Amino acid sequence: MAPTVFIDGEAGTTGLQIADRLRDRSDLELISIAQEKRKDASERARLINSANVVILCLPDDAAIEAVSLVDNPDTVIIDASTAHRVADGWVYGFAEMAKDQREAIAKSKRISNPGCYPTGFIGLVRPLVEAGIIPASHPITVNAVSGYTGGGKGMISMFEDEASEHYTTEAFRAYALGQVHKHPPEMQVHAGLEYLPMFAPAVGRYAQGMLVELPLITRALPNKPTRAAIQSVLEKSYIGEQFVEVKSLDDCDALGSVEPEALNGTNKMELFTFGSDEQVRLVARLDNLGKGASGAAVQNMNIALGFPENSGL
Ligand SMILES: NC(=O)C1=CN([C@@H]2O[C@H](COP(=O)(O)OP(=O)(O)OC[C@H]3O[C@@H](n4cnc5c(N)ncnc54)[C@H](OP(=O)(O)O)[C@@H]3O)[C@@H](O)[C@H]2O)C=CC1
Ligand SMILES: CC(=O)N[C@@H](CCC(=O)OP(=O)(O)O)C(=O)O
Repeated sequence: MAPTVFIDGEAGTTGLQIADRLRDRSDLELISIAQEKRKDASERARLINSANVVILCLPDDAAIEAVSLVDNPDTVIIDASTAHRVADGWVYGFAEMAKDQREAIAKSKRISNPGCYPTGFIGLVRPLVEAGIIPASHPITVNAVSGYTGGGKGMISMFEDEASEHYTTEAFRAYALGQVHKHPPEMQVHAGLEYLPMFAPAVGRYAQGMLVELPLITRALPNKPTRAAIQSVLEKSYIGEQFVEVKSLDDCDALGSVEPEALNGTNKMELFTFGSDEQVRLVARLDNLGKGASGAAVQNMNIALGFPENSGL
């Protein structure tokens, strides 16, 4: 019998995209909750405990509640929320992050899907920390811009629904100005840093796609790495990976600019090494709803179920 998958929060932005990716698959059965029962705890508990894999696409508090409803020891939970990304007993669902990460994901019944910004950040920083190019104690700043779907249904209505009391016509908005955001802890832990990175996110008046940027004054680093050395470490880290592409220096040099929407609808991430030997501007490009959310969740589900990792992606 085909394994069953239940998406708790299927009506939300991430949930809908995962359902779209799974609906036509013949190697699994998607179980959906009746519309009128989608917040009914006892019906959710019944479905959670009857499915082989449950993907949580809920706000953090509802995700924590959903986990408390699990009593079937075989149920695999993939949580797309922030609730368990640095929690004990959970495996971080970023398969490309370390050589043994896929195996850890495959063996675990508790998988936390990475945050969208952290996917870009960790993808860039972790290999450089491991290679000794960035000391773990180095102060790191990360700038980023996301499409407004990154804020879920609430932010989508803010940018699209003129009748909403929060409707805005703004073209661009820098936010988290007080340095309070849910992502720096998972960035710090999974990139292997001693300090929380300083995070400067922004949202633009477009739906989907993001750039995550790391400006590095390389001449101030202990080993004064060249741009080529940095690119080479990244390239070696992701050799053979189908969803992470490290651009060559020539490809980077051929670009006068980089825009955030090019990978929309895919589970891919591209890593760029711009700049000079003095100052390197690292950039990750990904779809916040793709590799940053629903694509990664499907990739993790494929690994957990022993399917080819790119099924449906
Ligand atoms: N959007 C993005 O780019 C990313 C989002 N995520 C994470 O995924 C999760 C979902 O985000 P997103 O899809 O954007 O959010 P949305 O607001 O678009 O969707 C959340 C859904 O959860 C439903 N919901 C809320 N509480 C409950 C509950 N108690 N029981 C059942 N359903 C409930 C909501 O219902 P209702 O429709 O009534 O509001 C809504 O449909 C979040 O934790 C978010 O951080 C992760 C990576 C990227
Ligand atoms: C533009 C925008 O608001 N983005 C969201 C991040 C997206 C998200 O929900 O974060 P996860 O990936 O952790 O779930 C934010 O900054 O809170």
